[in-house]
Amino acid sequence: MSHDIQQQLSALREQLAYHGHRYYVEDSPEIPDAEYDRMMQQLLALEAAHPELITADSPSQRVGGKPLDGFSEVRHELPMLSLDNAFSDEELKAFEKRIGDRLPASFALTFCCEPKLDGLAVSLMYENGVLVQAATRGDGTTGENITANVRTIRAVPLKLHGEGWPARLEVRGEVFMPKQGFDALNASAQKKGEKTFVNPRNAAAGSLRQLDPKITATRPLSFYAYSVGVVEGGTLADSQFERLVQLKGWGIPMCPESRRLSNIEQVIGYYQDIGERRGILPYEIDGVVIKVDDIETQQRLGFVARAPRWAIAYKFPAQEEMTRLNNVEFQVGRTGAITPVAKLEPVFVGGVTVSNATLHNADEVARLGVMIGDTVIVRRAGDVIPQIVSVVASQRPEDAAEIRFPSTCPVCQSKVERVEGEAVTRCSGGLYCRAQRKEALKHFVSRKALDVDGCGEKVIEQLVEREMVTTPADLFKLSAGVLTVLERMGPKSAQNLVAALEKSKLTTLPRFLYSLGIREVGEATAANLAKHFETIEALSQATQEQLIEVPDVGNIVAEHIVNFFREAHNLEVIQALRDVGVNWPAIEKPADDVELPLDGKTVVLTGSLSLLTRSEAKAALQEMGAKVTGSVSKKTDLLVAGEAAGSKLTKAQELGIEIWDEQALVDFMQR
Ligand SMILES: NC(=O)c1ccc[n+]([C@@H]2O[C@H](COP(=O)([O-])OP(=O)(O)OC[C@H]3O[C@@H](n4cnc5c(N)ncnc54)[C@H](O)[C@@H]3O)[C@@H](O)[C@H]2O)c1
Ligand SMILES: [Zn+2]
Repeated sequence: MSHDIQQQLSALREQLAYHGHRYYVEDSPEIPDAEYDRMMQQLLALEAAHPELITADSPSQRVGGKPLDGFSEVRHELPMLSLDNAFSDEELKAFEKRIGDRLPASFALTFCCEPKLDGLAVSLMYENGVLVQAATRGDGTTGENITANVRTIRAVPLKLHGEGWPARLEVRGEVFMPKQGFDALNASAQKKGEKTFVNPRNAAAGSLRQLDPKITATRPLSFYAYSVGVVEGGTLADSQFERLVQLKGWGIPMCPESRRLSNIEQVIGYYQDIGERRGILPYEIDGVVIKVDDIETQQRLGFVARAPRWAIAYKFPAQEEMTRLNNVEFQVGRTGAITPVAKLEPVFVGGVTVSNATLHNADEVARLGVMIGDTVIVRRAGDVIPQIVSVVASQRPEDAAEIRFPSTCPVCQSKVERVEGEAVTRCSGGLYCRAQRKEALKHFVSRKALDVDGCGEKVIEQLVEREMVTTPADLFKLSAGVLTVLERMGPKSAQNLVAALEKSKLTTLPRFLYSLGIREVGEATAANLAKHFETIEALSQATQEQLIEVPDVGNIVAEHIVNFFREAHNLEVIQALRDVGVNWPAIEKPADDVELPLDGKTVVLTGSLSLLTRSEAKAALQEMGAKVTGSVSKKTDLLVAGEAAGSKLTKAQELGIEIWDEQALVDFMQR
């Protein structure tokens, strides 16, 4: 039996040592903290039951990890310890009792409560008020000399403010990366194809332990003090809280959430309050630290192996847990995006049981390198939807299966497309796909598309939900009588809607093309396509090579267009629309060169025919209050001249209309 326990002990110690190295030395943990903590609790329980089996090198007896090569070492004059943990109110009360038992009866305890920042512990040595050395905690006895790196952190004063500080003062605190900075750092790393950090703690540690302080200087690090070490040539206040305030007076930031409280109920209230606000705090925390406030009492209570008796870290429920990825299903979003959804072995994380997590897209699947059957780390913070953060590589089973995207839409069976350079895989059955119906119809009737008055989002949603409309053509078959069944649709508005639909049937080719909702075919592209191909038949038969001849149409758009017209469902939708009477006048060809009377003072011009037709340009100018005085076209360039009201000029530029001065126009005419 003792042999069994020996085995269990050494297995746990080996695991904890491995994960401790990944966490403390490599800044790249493989398992969630909660899992590490559980193993540590197991080890502690076993060792408590068999104290004779405790070894000096057991992870339970040690703090942190060995310093990295490359930095010189700093021996701490006073060891930098870790903290004991509590995970429940009961454990917190047990902490209070343990302390009480060592103190005289009816001793009144006061606690200093601070958020437990998720960064890394750093020691700052000030001599005569000047920062002379900064070191990591390392293994508690020996840390890394990171003075040059710490000097780049703006929150750390290089010289103490004011006066009254001890001649030698060691300030201890946490270097951390605020959430905003962390997100920005990861976003930029991802863009550059570099490795991202798993969490702000690892980002802070990795940034601080750069051999090149120039890199550290670019990282958004900050600092809050939480205690002092060496104090010589002067004295400090006799309360933890007052010491923090004192340090603050000398320019060393303290966490503004710190409080002094006088009983354990208040401490529990503090824990709950901070817990509720955890998500909106600008930095990551994983609990609160509760310390006996009176320094003399602290000294009386002393230390155990790796932590003070007078403090405890009351941890929040884990936001990261590990579980198995059982399967991946594919969902079709309202814009046709096909999203892989991880089906998880249910796991309790961030206060709820999670059994689904989005995997976003194929790029994300590739970035994570995740397979079906893997053990994964799931994160759920606040109200944010659960995410898969990483894969526990060492636990991949032999029969792990690759995640394969479907080749047809799981909802409508249309072909699925993933255009090169895009992360998202999409169903190409836009107007036909049940999953996309609402969005497609909203787009179809929108102002820049068919512009159907009185056909708002609410109307479309009801029409689809009641299955009164499945394709755009069905809209034109609705009668006023039928429409009155909709909420807030009286006979009058129903009649108006029918009339608006009728009126919208006469449209333009650019509007019609835009209304189809082909990926990346916006207004401007639709106009260019219409101008170039003149008919929808010609466009629908165009090859990718022909399409990219159109101004503004690149390979990606061309591919979307080809895929769209290749899908039989989409051709049927177009035919049905024409059958119910949707029509447009033939494209007006621009006239050849026209004389331009140069009588305007300010001249407003469109740069090129590819952006607008002449009449559209004129209309746009008039809408802006410009007086159109003439127009001219020279081969591919179209010009419309007029006097514009100054304040509207910015809008003109947004529309792609260039503003020239008179001389530029004269030059152009003489070219
Ligand atoms: N995921 C993994 O593989 C892995 C491996 C090793 C350790 N860990 C995690 O690391 C933690 C244990 O590490 P630890 O020994 O550094 O202890 P700890 O993080 O639980 O507590 C001690 C540390 O808390 C920090 N701290 C933050 N705010 C503080 C405050 N106001 N007052 C005092 N200290 C404050 C200090 O840096 C101090 O060194 C656990 O959360 C564990 O889950 C995870
Ligand atoms: Zn579909």
